[in-house]
Amino acid sequence: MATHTGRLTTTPAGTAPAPAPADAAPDLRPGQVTGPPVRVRGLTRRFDGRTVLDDVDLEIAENQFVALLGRSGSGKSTLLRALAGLDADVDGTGRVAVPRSTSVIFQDARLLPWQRVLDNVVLGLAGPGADGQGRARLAEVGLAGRERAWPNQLSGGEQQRVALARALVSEPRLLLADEPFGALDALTRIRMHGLLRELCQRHRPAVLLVTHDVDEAVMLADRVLVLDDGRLTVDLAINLPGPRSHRHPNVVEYRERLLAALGVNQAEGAAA
Ligand SMILES: Nc1ncnc2c1ncn2[C@@H]1O[C@H](COP(=O)(O)OP(=O)(O)OP(=O)(O)O)[C@@H](O)[C@H]1O
Repeated sequence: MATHTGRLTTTPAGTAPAPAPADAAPDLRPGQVTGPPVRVRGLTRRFDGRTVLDDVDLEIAENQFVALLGRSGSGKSTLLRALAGLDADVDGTGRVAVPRSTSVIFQDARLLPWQRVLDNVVLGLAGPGADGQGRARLAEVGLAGRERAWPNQLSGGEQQRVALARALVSEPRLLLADEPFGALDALTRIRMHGLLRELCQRHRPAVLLVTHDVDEAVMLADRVLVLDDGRLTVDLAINLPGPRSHRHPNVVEYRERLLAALGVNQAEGAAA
């Protein structure tokens, strides 16, 4: 468990945040290995004197899939970056504890263009079994046979599949995802929803998914949070056992409740 107060070293996209050396950040607390994967206490972040996160408390349980909704500018990415340890030197207070094995994915796949697909996936993974692990993850995301392709030979959706394979190859205890499907077309996005859900059920990381898309949140998550002006205002459990369908009456009901919480009327659509 890496525990920090906003001063972890920054890390390359898609890899676990490396805990800072003990002597590099005087405010680091000793690592902990017990307790829920995500613990946030009294997290406040300010930019230019403006409070963007306001005393946020949050726990995410082992294997729990949490979606974070909120209007543009409500502080979603700021919260995710604080969890990822990617907000060094920001103005803020509070405590954040996440596992050492944390992976991050973003809207852009952030693959290294000079590395082949398999090398991108196993980047940072050591040991003789690394290539085998990488091949297995690529097969799971539907890219068996594309190991030696270059990233620019893949479509945007395929690149995002590689990013997902890379994020899961280390079997992280926590996956942080910042609008990972935001740049994809509607059909690819729906396919990626199914894939992400299946992979998370298989590999069982806790997940925090930042999204604008209410449908995405309801289709994927066990629990949906709404961030409004830096404060968590809604914490809704999604009790939908079994496969989820957009048309299921309970899905429609959750969607409407969340849209109402976001202050969006039905005529405005499902994007928060
Ligand atoms: N590094 C920064 N410097 C200054 N202001 C920042 C910085 N990062 C974020 N902000 C501001 O903090 C607020 C919250 O930003 P954040 O990116 O967390 O919102 P968001 O909810 O993720 O928005 P969106 O859904 O549009 O991505 C915004 O007003 C943004 O301009």
